[in-house]
Parts: sequence; C-alpha cells; structure tokens
Amino acid sequence: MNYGYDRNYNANNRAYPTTPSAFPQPIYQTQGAQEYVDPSNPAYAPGYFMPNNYPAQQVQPQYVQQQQQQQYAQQQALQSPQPAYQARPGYPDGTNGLIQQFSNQDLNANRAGFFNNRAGSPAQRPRTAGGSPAQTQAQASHLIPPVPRSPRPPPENEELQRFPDRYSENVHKRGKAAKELVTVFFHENIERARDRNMRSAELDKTIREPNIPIEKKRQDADLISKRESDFLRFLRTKETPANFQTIKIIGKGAFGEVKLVQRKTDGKIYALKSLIKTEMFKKDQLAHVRAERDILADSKDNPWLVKLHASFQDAAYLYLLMEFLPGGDLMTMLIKYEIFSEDITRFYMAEVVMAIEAVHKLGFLHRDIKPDNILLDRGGHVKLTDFGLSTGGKKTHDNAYYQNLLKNSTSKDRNRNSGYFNDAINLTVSNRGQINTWRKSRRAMAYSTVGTPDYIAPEIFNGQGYTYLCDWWSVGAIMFECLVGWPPFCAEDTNDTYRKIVNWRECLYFPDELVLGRDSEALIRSFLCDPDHRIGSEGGQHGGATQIKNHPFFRGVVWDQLRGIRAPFEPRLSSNIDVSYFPIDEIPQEDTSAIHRAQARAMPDSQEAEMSLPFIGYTYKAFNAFQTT
Ligand SMILES: Nc1ncnc2c1ncn2[C@@H]1O[C@H](COP(=O)(O)OP(=O)(O)OP(=O)(O)O)[C@@H](O)[C@H]1O
Repeated sequence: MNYGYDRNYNANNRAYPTTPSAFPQPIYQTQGAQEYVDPSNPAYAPGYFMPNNYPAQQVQPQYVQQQQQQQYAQQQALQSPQPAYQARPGYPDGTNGLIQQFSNQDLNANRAGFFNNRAGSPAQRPRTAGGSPAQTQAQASHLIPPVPRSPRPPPENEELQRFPDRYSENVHKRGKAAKELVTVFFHENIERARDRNMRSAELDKTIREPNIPIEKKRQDADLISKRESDFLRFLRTKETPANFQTIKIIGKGAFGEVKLVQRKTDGKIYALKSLIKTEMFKKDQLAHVRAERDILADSKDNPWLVKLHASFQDAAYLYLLMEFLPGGDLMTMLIKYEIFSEDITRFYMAEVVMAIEAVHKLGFLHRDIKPDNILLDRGGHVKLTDFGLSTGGKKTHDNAYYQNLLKNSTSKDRNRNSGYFNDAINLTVSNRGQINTWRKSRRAMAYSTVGTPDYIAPEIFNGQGYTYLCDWWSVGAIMFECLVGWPPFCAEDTNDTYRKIVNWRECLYFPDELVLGRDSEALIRSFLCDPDHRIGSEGGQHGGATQIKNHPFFRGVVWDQLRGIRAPFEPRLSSNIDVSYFPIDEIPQEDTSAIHRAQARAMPDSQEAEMSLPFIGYTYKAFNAFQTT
C-alpha cells in the first residue's frame, strides 16, 4: 500500500488530513510521502519518512487514537454544510485559503499525529510524542530536502469559479500589467532568437562561400561570436540615466529634452532624449511614444533614420538613447541662412524624399515632418528623427481644437474684404518686420507644447482621414521655405496659420518679388494640393516616392549615391562633443529632473499601476549598440 499522501478533499473541496484507515483513498494520488512534508513545521515528526512499510493493521497507542479522534472531529467539522466553492482573491491556488489556515493551526497538530501514527513501531520511529518542536524542526531540516508541492488538479465536475468583479481596480491593473509583461517578455525573446538565427544563417553563407579565404572566414566567425556575447552581456545590464554624464542640453521638445551625454564606463557619446511620463499620459501621447520607439527599433541600420541604441525608463521618464548627430537640424540652418539656392534645396529635398520613402517602406507615416526633425550627421547628410507623431498631442495639432476654432470664428473674420481671413498676414519680402517677428518666435514655438502647424497637411486638420500623402505635403512646405525664406502659410498667430492651411487654395501665395525656377514652383504646387492629385500618390505608400524622384526638378540626381556625395554644408567639428551647431544659448540648461522624479515618487499606488501599464515593452536594446568593430 502506498500511503504517500496525507490529504484528501471533502465534498466541499476542503483539504483535510487523513489516514489510510480512517478515510477513503483520494482520487488524486501523488507520488511519495514527501508531498506534504513541511520541514519548517515544528509539529512535524520525521517518522513519516518511512511510510511505505507501514503495516496496514496495527494496534495504535492511546495517544495516537486520541489524535485520530481529534482528526476525525476536524473532518466532520469540515464536512458540515459550506457555501459553494469560491476562489478567494489572494488564494489563486484554489485552496480558498484553507490550506494556509489549517497548516498554521489544527492541520499541523493533526499531521504530527498522523505522521507519528503512520510511522509504525517505536523502532521505526526516531521520534515519538514528547520531542520539543525545536528538536523536531532541527531533525526535520537536515533529513528532508524541500520538495515543491505539485499542483492539485481541480475536482471532477467542478468548475473553478472566479469573481473578478470583487477584485479592486488596482488588482485588475496589476494583473493586466503582469500579463502584458509576460507577453512582451516572450515576444522579445522570440524576436531576438529569430534575429540571432538570421545572423547565424548569414555567417553560414559566408563560411560556405568557396571564394572567401579561410582566414577571413575565421575572422568573421570570431567577430560575430564576440558580438553575440557582447550583446548577451549588454542585455544583462540595466540602463539608467545614472550611467551617463550630461554634457549639454541640445534640444527641447514638447514633452522633454534631448541631451548630449557620455557613457561613464566607456566614454561613448550619445544623444539621450527624455520624455516625461506624466505629460505623455496627460496629453494622450501613449500610442505616439510607443510608435516612436517601434519605428526606431524597427529601422535598425537604415541610414536615413537616426539610430536608436536603447530605450529604457524609470518612474518619471522614458528615454531614447540615440546616436548623436552633430550637424544640428535644418531649422537651425534655415534660421542662419534664411534662404537656400535651388541646388542646395535640391540636395536637401532629395535626401528628405529618400528618408520619407524609407519611413513609408517600414510601414509608418511620419506625420510631423518639419525642419527641426531633419537632422544632419557629421558629413552634413540628412537623418530623420522624432517619430512620436507628436502632432497629435499638441493643442494646435488637435483636430477637435481646430474644428472648434473654425466653428467659433466670427462671421466678421470671414466676410471682411469679401475674402478668406484677409486679416492674416500674406508675407512678402517687403514686410520684413513681420517676417522677423515670425523668425524670432519660431524657436520658442518649436520648444512649446503648442508647436507649429506650419508644415501639417490640411487633411490632418479636417478630420476626413489622411494617408502617407500627408508627409509629401510637408516636403512641399519645407521646400517653399528653403526657396522663399518662410513657410507658405506662415503667420504671426498659429490660429491664422491653421486657417490658411485649411484654405490653402486661396492662401498659397508665391511672392512676386522672388523668381523661382519653373520646375521648383511646379513641384511645390504638386506637393501643396489636394491629396487626390498630390505627387507621390502613384504607386502607393511603398512606391509613391518614384513619381517624385522622376519630377524634372530632380533631374540629374543620382538617387542611390546621394549619401556618398559631399553635402553642401559639412559641419566643422573640433571634437566629438562639439555642440556649435546647436542653439545652446537659447536652451535653458538647468536640470529639472528632480522635480519630476519627486512627483513620480509621490504618486499613489493605484495611479502608479495605471501609469506603468502603457509603458510596458518600451525597453529595447539594439544588437549593434555596443558591438565590437
Ligand atoms: N539624435 C540627435 N542628435 C542630435 N540632436 C538631436 C538628436 N535628436 C534630437 N536632437 C535635437 O533635439 C531637438 C528636439 O528633438 P525632437 O524633435 O526629437 O524632440 P521632441 O521632444 O520630440 O520635439 P517635438 O516637440 O518636435 O516633438 C531636435 O530639433 C534636434 O535639434
């Protein structure tokens, strides 16, 4: 007989201790006597560990009989009518908390009695009643290795009922977060395994190649193996802002800032963008921030997009650790030079077209193409950044906001001079004062949460849906600015800009004083038009760039060699931390992170649970982030 169990379940699914003689055989039999051994239980008797030779019939000593009676009474009590089985919160093992209750009190006593009972003859029993709990524990702990409990299968014909409506909201949120964590964990691991297999297949291909010298093959294999182990080591490290030394704050955005930083351990230089979680949460930027991390992570080695090395977070911030592009941005260039020649404009527009094509081919729309998101690398070539689609969170990019504005605009605005919004400025070269006012405010505008709508397509505002074609509109607006000196719908007030964009047919105005090349004006007009007729619509999201590349304005551009030619402005850098292409004097340099960290610490538990949910899965590490070269 195998008495390798000491627990049975009564009709009400209560666990109770039992002996083979007193109670029927359990349906769910587990292997071995150790199943219910609890070495920390002071009432435990080690005699239990000789169960399989326990004689079926024997005369019990009196004290054992008393214990059996107690045990029986216990069982009777348990069998008395009970409410239908309910899994109580906090006891997900389905024990309803009973195992815990009993093991703490009666169950221990009963077990001790039962174990002693089963231990058979005194000779077989190293300890009988009378040993102190401490002694018992000491004996137990060296005799018994801890064995995990095996889960109890649910009783037949009985469904495990759950009552999630009785859980607090906080428990729900934490449950959701746990689920999300597990999903992300597996998803990321599968993705990493897939990438590793691809790298391994590539190496295999090289090794099989008959024309490659054996020494080269060996070097490649060594390098890849080193990179793989570097990456595994990198995965085990925890990224935190404390790993980096701030050199300068080089950029400000609506939800945070961009710093030039140096890694303390190896001295490497990066741009670290931080976004304030509460701000993202408040302004409903959660999808956007995730989109930014996703596109940068997906783009991997795309030369047209800023490289993301890692993304991480703490209680207050999300961080994007990116390559540092020392050439600054196109907005700073335009502020400095005001206007570009057609050749220079062609270069930048051609590179921007390539960059947007890359974004579209990855399956994304940028939706926020503007000069401050067009960065220049150390060779002066273009890379796109800011994939947060952050237009959505800004008041001026919010469709509802504009719909309201339009509704509320007085009839006086519309009817004066029988034109549309003629009180808004139509900039000409002669009204320099107004141009200068606009220029002065443009950087402040870029740093504000209001942002500038200057480059945004009208279909984004009018709420009738938009496609990848909205990005091509923005290229038209930037091209206009490069050649004319200000964006086509520029006004001192953002509301006026919005109105002009929505009424672009009446408001697109090329100043008479400036003579633009025929192809230039034609291309701008084919960007700044109705989406149905907009250049780039032929070939769809993945092929639309071809139509643009074939426009006469770009005649002579060798598209696949663009990045290889010398850029019109090559940054002259004195070191790898040279920030002379950034408007450092205009950016407040004080560190405000302590305020946001204190706010995050003061957050109530329930809010913290809610806040953490959308940011799960944000953390990312690129394979080539710290690769050996
Ligand atoms: N990788 C980088 N290297 C160098 N400079 C950078 C980098 N990323 C951003 N910057 C600088 O910081 C500025 C702001 O960056 P970015 O547009 O990504 O921030 P943001 O908070 O998303 O701004 P926005 O309000 O436009 O959404 C850029 O215009 C650029 O000057």
